[in-house]
Amino acid sequence: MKYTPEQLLHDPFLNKGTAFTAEERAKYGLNGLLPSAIQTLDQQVTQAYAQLESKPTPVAKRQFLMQLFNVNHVLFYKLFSEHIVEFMPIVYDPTIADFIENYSALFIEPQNATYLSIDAQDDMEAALRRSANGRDIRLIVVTDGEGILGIGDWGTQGVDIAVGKLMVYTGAAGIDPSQVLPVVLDAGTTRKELLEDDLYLGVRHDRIYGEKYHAFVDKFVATAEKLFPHLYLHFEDFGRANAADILNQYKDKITTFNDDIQGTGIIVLAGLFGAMNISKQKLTDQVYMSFGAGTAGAGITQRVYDEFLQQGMDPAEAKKHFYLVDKQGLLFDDDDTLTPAQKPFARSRSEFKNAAELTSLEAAVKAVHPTVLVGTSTQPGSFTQPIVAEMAAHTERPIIFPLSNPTKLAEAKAADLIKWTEGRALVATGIPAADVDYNGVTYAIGQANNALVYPGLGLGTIAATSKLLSDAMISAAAHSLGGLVDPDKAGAAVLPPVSKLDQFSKTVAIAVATQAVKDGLNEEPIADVKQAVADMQWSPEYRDLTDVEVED
Ligand SMILES: NC(=O)c1ccc[n+]([C@@H]2O[C@H](COP(=O)([O-])OP(=O)(O)OC[C@H]3O[C@@H](n4cnc5c(N)ncnc54)[C@H](O)[C@@H]3O)[C@@H](O)[C@H]2O)c1
Ligand SMILES: O=C(O)C[C@H](O)C(=O)O
Ligand SMILES: [Mn+2]
Repeated sequence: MKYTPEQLLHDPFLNKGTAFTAEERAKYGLNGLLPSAIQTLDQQVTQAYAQLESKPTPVAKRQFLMQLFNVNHVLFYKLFSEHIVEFMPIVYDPTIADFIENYSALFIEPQNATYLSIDAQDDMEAALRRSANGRDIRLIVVTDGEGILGIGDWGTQGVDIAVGKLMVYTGAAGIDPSQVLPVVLDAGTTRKELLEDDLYLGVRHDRIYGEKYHAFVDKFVATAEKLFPHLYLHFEDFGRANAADILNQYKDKITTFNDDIQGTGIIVLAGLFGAMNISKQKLTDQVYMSFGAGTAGAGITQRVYDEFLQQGMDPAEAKKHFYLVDKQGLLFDDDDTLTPAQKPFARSRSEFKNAAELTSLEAAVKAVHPTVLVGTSTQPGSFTQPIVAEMAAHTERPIIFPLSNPTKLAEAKAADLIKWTEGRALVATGIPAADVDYNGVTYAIGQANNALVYPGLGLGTIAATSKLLSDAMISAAAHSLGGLVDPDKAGAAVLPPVSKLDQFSKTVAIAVATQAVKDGLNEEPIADVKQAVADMQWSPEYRDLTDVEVED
């Protein structure tokens, strides 16, 4: 493609702004289109960072960063890579939730996303092709906006979760931003206030379910696979009624991944390994309770259960270690509202003398005495002091992960969990949590957010040219995160710190790619896995523009 000087300045993949060199300015007709000073990328980073710091709120910071992203990807990612701990909660969760809720009102720019409407499916192929604009797309994050974090259905406004997740892929694992595409499948919304909002930017009707919806998803998958044959297709924040079905439909056919089910399963299992390293206990001795057994809750349970089997326990024995609690209380097998993912873990009423009374988390904890309690319920504050105290009365090191996002939905605060258990709880949270000082010990709180693993998982799978994302690769990812925390240090976290995200994303990628090659899933020969992973990684540096043609 040929660019005019103006187009070059407004292409975020190529634009260097004030860092265009004198030669480039002369060659591409940029003299007079920029101030005359020539800056280095580092100078631009310093200047942009100072601007960022002057913004008063996380929302204002994110607005600034998105504008920067829209004009210059290299500068945005260079800044991100230098301030990863500070940027994660701004670019991604929790600030992204405020953006999704206010997406239409805040809209400035479509941010290279593809907006596919259930009402205009004939345009689908052209829309995807035009958005890609000739780029070799290797990674799509797609959402239908129905189950955004724990904040529910936001229709087309959910597109920002796809944009944000992709930014983390690049910031954490070095996925080339020119090889990705965020996509929203707009099938309407159940949220009345959006349908009544004049500003709402999505299709203005109730969410469509059933056959028509599935045909829409299927058409999207087929079209994306046709246009982009080396695609890793990441599904994000689909609703509980669809997420698992879509994954099961496609996981043995194409290279696909559901972050809420599989990514969250990996990070929680890795957190449990970390907890075991600290407590010196065995995973297969734990009694696991999931509070909020939806997409994430049931997905995590399945992953941990699979690990019990992998460690040699027989299925009937392993099942006895798992309890699901949802709105109705402890889940029993005579309940005809159970989802397919809940059914394998539902209990028999005959196991309990007081089964009819087990309709709350508190009653279930009293009856079961779990040693692990994972919250994916979207119910803020539901891990109350009495519940935590009851759990802690029956186990020396209660493992408690309140994972509901964003911040306002967390089942408990890390500081309370540490205090209520006199420092015995092993805690991880969904969003970043500050260290907790208690009785002279500083407790570091691990972040059990799938963002710690999905970038490396994707990088490894893509680098290996893997046909599928297999359970063995997923398991390899969970096992690879160990060894980065000193478990014997007082107050050690169960997971490695976000400050090392770029390093351990690479570790995860190598583990995953190694497994793919070991199982013969690679479509192309891979002589050296480490090299293949390194070759896939993009770094935020201004590239040579010799292959770019510019004409007046
Ligand atoms: N930390 C992470 O990496 C991570 C990953 C995925 C999801 N999550 C969080 O987990 C939460 C759930 O996400 P999801 O995708 O599984 O949603 P989902 O809607 O599929 O599941 C939520 C479940 O909670 C149940 N629930 C609702 N009210 C309840 C109550 N009062 N008591 C018990 N259960 C109740 C629902 O019935 C449902 O089964 C969200 O807040 C999300 O942000 C965190
Ligand atoms: O997006 C996140 O922060 C994690 C997770 O995918 C979620 O849905 O909460
Ligand atoms: Mn999610």
